Amino acid sequence: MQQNSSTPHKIVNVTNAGEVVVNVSNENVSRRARVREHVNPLAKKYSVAIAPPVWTEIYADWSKPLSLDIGSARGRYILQMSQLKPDWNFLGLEIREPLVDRCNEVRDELGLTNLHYIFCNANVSLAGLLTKNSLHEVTVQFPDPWFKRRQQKRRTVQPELVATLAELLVPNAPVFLQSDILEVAEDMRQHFEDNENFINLAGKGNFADDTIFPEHIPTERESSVLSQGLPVYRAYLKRK
Ligand SMILES: C[S@@+](CC[C@H](N)C(=O)[O-])C[C@H]1O[C@@H](n2cnc3c(N)ncnc32)[C@H](O)[C@@H]1O
Repeated sequence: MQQNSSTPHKIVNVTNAGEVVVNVSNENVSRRARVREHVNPLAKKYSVAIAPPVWTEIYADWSKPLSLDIGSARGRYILQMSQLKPDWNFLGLEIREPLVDRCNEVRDELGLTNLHYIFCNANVSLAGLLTKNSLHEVTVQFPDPWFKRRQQKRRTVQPELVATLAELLVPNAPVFLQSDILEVAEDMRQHFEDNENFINLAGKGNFADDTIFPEHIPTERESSVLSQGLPVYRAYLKRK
């Protein structure tokens, strides 16, 4: 079949600096879209919940336990975890669409059938994506800090998100939180401690000991922070 010359081709590349560049081109169109460093999750265009996919068409075996990474960015963490733990399914939620497109391309290039990335606003879409007791683990790692007081409503971990996770997670499911910003790490930990369905394994108000994550692979942000000799604050909780 002859290709319609007016159909744009989308080519996603990652530069040496780690920046994702999307080229859209055909005979009439040639444009280069850079991936924004931060997007405002409260903007109107991110306010509509997406419909859940047919999970049995996404994963080769939907009966495997599901691990969720919220704010998966370039997706390298679950890309590696999905290969380290082939008996699990891994799902990344990310609000910057070009990153998600590239992640799913890499997933397909590697032929991984236990890994998937979805473009969505996790705060808006998570509740409708999964059902009660369908989630076995969740990670929120180095979320955007939104330092200004009036912008803190944009932070990913909010009481509503924690309540949604309490609904979706199976009993005893681990919750792993990390940030290099003390204030953000404390804020995330506090929101989970404020929900009666979660218990902080290090004791209320404490961060976790590094040694309790035997299978952990550093995220991209984590590697960058650690290579600069900066601290990482971690909380490890469980769904009761
Ligand atoms: C600083 S990055 C951290 C990426 C990765 N977790 C790591 O540790 O390397 C935070 C990511 O969360 C994404 N994000 C922010 N708010 C989000 C939301 N409401 N839903 C989904 N993703 C979100 C951002 O676009 C960004 O890619």
